[in-house]
Amino acid sequence: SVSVAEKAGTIVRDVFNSGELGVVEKGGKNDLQTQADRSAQECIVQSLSRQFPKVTIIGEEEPTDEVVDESHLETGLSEEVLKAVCPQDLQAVKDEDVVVWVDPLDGTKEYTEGFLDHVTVLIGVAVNGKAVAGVINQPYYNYKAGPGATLGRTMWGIVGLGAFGVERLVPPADKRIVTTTRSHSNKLVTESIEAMQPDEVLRVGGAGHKVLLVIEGKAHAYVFATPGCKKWDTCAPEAILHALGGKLTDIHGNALQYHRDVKHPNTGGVLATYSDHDWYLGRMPESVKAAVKP
Ligand SMILES: Nc1ncnc2c1ncn2[C@@H]1O[C@H](COP(=O)(O)O)[C@@H](O)[C@H]1OP(=O)(O)O
Ligand SMILES: [Mg+2]
Ligand SMILES: [Mg+2]
Ligand SMILES: [Mg+2]
Repeated sequence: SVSVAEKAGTIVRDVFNSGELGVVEKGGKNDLQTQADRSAQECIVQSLSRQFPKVTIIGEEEPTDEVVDESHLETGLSEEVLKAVCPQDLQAVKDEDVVVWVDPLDGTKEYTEGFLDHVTVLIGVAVNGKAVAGVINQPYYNYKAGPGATLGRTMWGIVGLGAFGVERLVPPADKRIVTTTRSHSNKLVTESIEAMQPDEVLRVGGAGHKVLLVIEGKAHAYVFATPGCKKWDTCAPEAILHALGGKLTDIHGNALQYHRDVKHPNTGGVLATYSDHDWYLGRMPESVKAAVKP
């Protein structure tokens, strides 16, 4: 999944450079799909299913009936990952027990509007309904740093092993910074953010991107008290956050489930933090909790 996510990230950049985004409205102007979503999904689902035919793979986008573009496939394996030792409790897992949740492009709305660093490719691995491993590729990491900078990065982690390609940084202690949606806001989102009494609110795109803000200490909490995020939005980021000691739940404090037959929407919303998780749960207004049921 690490090498596959990297390949998908190059596809995301190639489509943007081609200038032909091929935007389709799936469910209105805030639920878009582009050629990059379609091609990156093809890359990930085809590459993984050919190598691991017994694994269940669930992707955000509907498969198209187009002929598979073989140049989109990745069969290489990451040396860095092969060197790692799988945690004891995952060594006996069978292919049939694995569910992979694929978001080929998280932050599509922002991608079409040029907020390129909000975009991530997410591949999450679940076993027994739990997010146990994740890969995040951020294709436009560093794109504002100038032509000399290396564009893009890949981060991965396994619960019980740790995370690589990203480092946990501590946010400022003298203020509270909360991050939330920029393109899917509503009254519930606004009310819940206000209840957290933030000194600063970062309204940015992408679930993967916002969990990275929490991991890297740019925000204390990611608060999204409404449905809208799906399992493919949270599986990979949750696994990496958990591998680094953070916490992602719904807004009631329930763990998210990732079984193959689970309903896709995270109807109970999302809360991700490094510390003081219970404090955020406790400040969540009762009216919001009543409206955002798991
Ligand atoms: N109402 C919604 N409809 C469709 N997708 C949503 C909705 N709300 C959230 N998402 C998905 O969750 C991600 C995080 O939400 P937000 O950026 O609003 O905080 C979005 O980038 C989008 O993923 P995607 O871009 O992969 O379709
Ligand atoms: Mg989408
Ligand atoms: Mg998404
Ligand atoms: Mg997506």
